[in-house]
Amino acid sequence: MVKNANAPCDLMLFGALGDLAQRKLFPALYQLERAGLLAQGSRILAIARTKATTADVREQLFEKLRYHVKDSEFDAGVANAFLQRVDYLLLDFTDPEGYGALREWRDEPNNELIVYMATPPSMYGVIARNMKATSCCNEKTRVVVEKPIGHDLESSRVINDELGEVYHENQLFRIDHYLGKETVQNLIALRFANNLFASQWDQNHISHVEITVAESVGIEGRWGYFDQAGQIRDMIQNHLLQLLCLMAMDPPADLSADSIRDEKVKVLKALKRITPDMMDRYVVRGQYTAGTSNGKPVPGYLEEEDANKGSATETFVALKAEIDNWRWSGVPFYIRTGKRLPEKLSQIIIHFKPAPHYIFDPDQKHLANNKLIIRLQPDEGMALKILTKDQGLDKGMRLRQGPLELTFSETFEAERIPDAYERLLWEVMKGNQYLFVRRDEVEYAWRWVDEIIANWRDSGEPPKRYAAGTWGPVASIAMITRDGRSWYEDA
Ligand SMILES: NC(=O)C1=CN([C@@H]2O[C@H](COP(=O)(O)OP(=O)(O)OC[C@H]3O[C@@H](n4cnc5c(N)ncnc54)[C@H](OP(=O)(O)O)[C@@H]3O)[C@@H](O)[C@H]2O)C=CC1
Ligand SMILES: O=C1O[C@H](COP(=O)(O)O)[C@@H](O)[C@H](O)[C@H]1O
Repeated sequence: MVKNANAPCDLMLFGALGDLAQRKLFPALYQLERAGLLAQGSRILAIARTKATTADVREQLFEKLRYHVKDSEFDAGVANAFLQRVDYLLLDFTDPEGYGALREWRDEPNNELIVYMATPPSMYGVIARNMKATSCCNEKTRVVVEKPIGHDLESSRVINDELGEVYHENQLFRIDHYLGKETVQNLIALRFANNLFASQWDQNHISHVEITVAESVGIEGRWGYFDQAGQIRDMIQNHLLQLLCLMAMDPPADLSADSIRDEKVKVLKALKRITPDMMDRYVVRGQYTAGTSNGKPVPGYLEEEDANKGSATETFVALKAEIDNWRWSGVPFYIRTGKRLPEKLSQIIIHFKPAPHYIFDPDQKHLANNKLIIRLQPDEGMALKILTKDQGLDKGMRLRQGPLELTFSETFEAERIPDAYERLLWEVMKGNQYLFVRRDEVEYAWRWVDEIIANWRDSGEPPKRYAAGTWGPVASIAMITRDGRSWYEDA
């Protein structure tokens, strides 16, 4: 295990008592402490507007850690040692007068300064300006901001401009937590460390690709935010398009942040526009109605707490993305994501083309496509479906499809898969931007998604209904069936 590989840092965490900080960020920092990865002398300033003392906040955080960290990974001694690093500052982020206290807190100015804005995006510009005006940051400060960066291309430009007035692009770490997932990073290793796949990764060998990110949860308690966003802004604009980029990009020259991001941007630029006349065939929008989840009855989207009964916000999107470039011409990427689907499951299926000349039983021709299944979560791993001869004297040359299987928890047993935020915080501490999203990526993604949203708005068509606990509207099945294909189901 790498110990204390980072220089000591001062982490200022704005929004420290909010949901993200308590549920994800502090548990991730605790895990870094447990792994010995927080440098001696690293400190954390929790900043929020609740009246409380440092002692109160440490006590509250201890309880939150106990709740959010798995029992088998919770160590009270480590938690207490970790909390000694935490101080609390009461601040209204909009009040420039209060920022002097941030400067005073820094008693070791040589520590790297990391500013994490776990706040509504409307606060990013305000915090940045106040930090600058009070000389709380400089050109070395690293700044972490959360998604969503805006609501559309225009608003994302405003936020990026505000941040850009104070910080250079090389100081900005825009989070897309999917990039912090080990299995997502593994896509880079899979594609570029295995020449077996690298040489097959194009329209000559692949017929189509499926990306599914399914969630079994509904909107519980987040209706206000979600209803403004919908599944396309919440998931497709960021996580799903990032997965698509990692699957489709050309090999980067090296693993540097800009080499990887340059290649991702080329994919986003090459995404074929989905124009109004294409919508029926290329996009399905759904909203869940009452149904079941894990065997229990659950309400529909419009019956959730705080719901506006007339909302036409989508909780499911399926679409066919096409990439207009040499490598992917004619290869559709079928993408679907939704809330209240039957299970939590993120996977990518690469469907290879059949061999050019088929010599086996004509009845088995449908089997003759190799598939690579990449399971991102849960049960992380991959399987390559290959064809073999069925065993037995009476079977002749009958074919059978079976998996070459790599389940990470079995093959690399006992290695804990870190949460995405652990990886991302660790990379910020090292100053490595390759798992963070550059401004142009955000903007090209919005450009593509905005057009789809505008088409929905102009058509006035409501989302199609699907019962909670099903795989979305039947139109999503029809969309792929029209192309003579089906969503992959493990048999
Ligand atoms: N929660 C999650 O799972 C995810 C969140 N995100 C993003 O992370 C960011 C934070 O989200 P989340 O933690 O859920 O939001 P919360 O609303 O739970 O937390 C934000 C915190 O910022 C504080 N705050 C807001 N304005 C001010 C102000 N003027 N002065 C002082 N404090 C202020 C709020 O204080 P108060 O409570 O007093 O209003 C609150 O504690 C958002 O950008 C969100 O989109 C992204 C992905 C997932
Ligand atoms: O960013 C978000 O992601 C979560 C899904 O993340 P996962 O790591 O659990 O797959 C989603 O529930 C949420 O709506 C969205 O804002």
